[in-house]
Amino acid sequence: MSTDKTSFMADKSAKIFVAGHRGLVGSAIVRKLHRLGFTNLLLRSHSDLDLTIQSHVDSFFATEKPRFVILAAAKVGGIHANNTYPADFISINLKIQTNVIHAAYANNVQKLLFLGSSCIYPKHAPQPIKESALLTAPLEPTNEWYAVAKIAGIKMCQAYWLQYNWDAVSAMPTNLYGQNDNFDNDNSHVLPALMRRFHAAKVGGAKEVVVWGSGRPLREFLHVDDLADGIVFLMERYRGWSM
Ligand SMILES: NC(=O)C1=CN([C@@H]2O[C@H](COP(=O)(O)OP(=O)(O)OC[C@H]3O[C@@H](n4cnc5c(N)ncnc54)[C@H](OP(=O)(O)O)[C@@H]3O)[C@@H](O)[C@H]2O)C=CC1
Ligand SMILES: C[C@H]1O[C@H](OP(=O)(O)OP(=O)(O)OC[C@H]2O[C@@H](n3cnc4c(=O)[nH]c(N)nc43)[C@H](O)[C@@H]2O)[C@@H](O)[C@@H](O)C1=O
Repeated sequence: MSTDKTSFMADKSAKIFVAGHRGLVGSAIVRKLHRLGFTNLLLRSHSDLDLTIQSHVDSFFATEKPRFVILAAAKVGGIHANNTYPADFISINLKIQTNVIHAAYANNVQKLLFLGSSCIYPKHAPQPIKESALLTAPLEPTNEWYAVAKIAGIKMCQAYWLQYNWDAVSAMPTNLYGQNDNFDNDNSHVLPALMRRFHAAKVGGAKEVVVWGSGRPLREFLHVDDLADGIVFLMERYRGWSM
């Protein structure tokens, strides 16, 4: 690995580990990096490298020595999945992010970007949400276990920045949609769930479609390709310990 700390965009042959490259976010990042001319992406599917296993992650980093890491691998799901599998959401996410962040630091990765989520902010945070709202009030109960894991990831990046001056940054996207989304009936987010259900209703000639809840909740949505643009911007331009 070169020890020159050139900017992210300067060297299109830099080895970049995109963790979770087959998912909604990871695949959008890969498309974006290929469009920009990056030629040396390091990609491993879940079955090739289980990021919850520390010893596997350690030997992967020691062998491959990536220069940049974008951490888009996680246990992810919509409101029902989060509410049904709290133990999976907290334990799997804590393991993946702890293993990857520490191995990246220990193997001299130049910069890491961690993906959090807007659900880290309090349920009743004033809108529009400010970064300073973090940890000021209780979380939304349906996804607090996932949110607690994400907050730990953000704090881990901040701690490594403070103690080691290591360049680890975090981004907090809102509810995403786009190519390679998860269309599972129960475990997906609302946009793919409703697309699937309305499509099935249209094809099947159904008279009604069931939508969960009261219909009153509000959400912001972001196309995953716009997030990928933002992630490249952060990799190139942002350095610091605030989110
Ligand atoms: N989707 C959304 O609306 C939002 C997502 N985010 C964040 O963005 C990131 C990416 O989410 P998204 O792309 O939607 O999620 P997806 O479920 O689409 O993709 C997650 C990826 O992580 C991989 N993965 C899961 N567990 C492991 C493991 N143990 N070892 C190796 N790889 C693993 C999956 O591989 P495999 O499929 O093979 O299991 C998959 O490629 C996450 O950190 C998420 O919290 C933040 C806000 C909103
Ligand atoms: C990004 C964020 O995503 C998750 O939070 P969420 O925004 O609550 O997730 P959601 O997309 O599943 O729901 C949005 C709203 O939509 C309503 N809703 C109606 N009908 C369907 C429906 O058919 N499916 C789903 N999933 N929701 C429905 C649903 O009841 C809710 O009020 C977090 O767990 C966490 O993963 C996270 O960080």
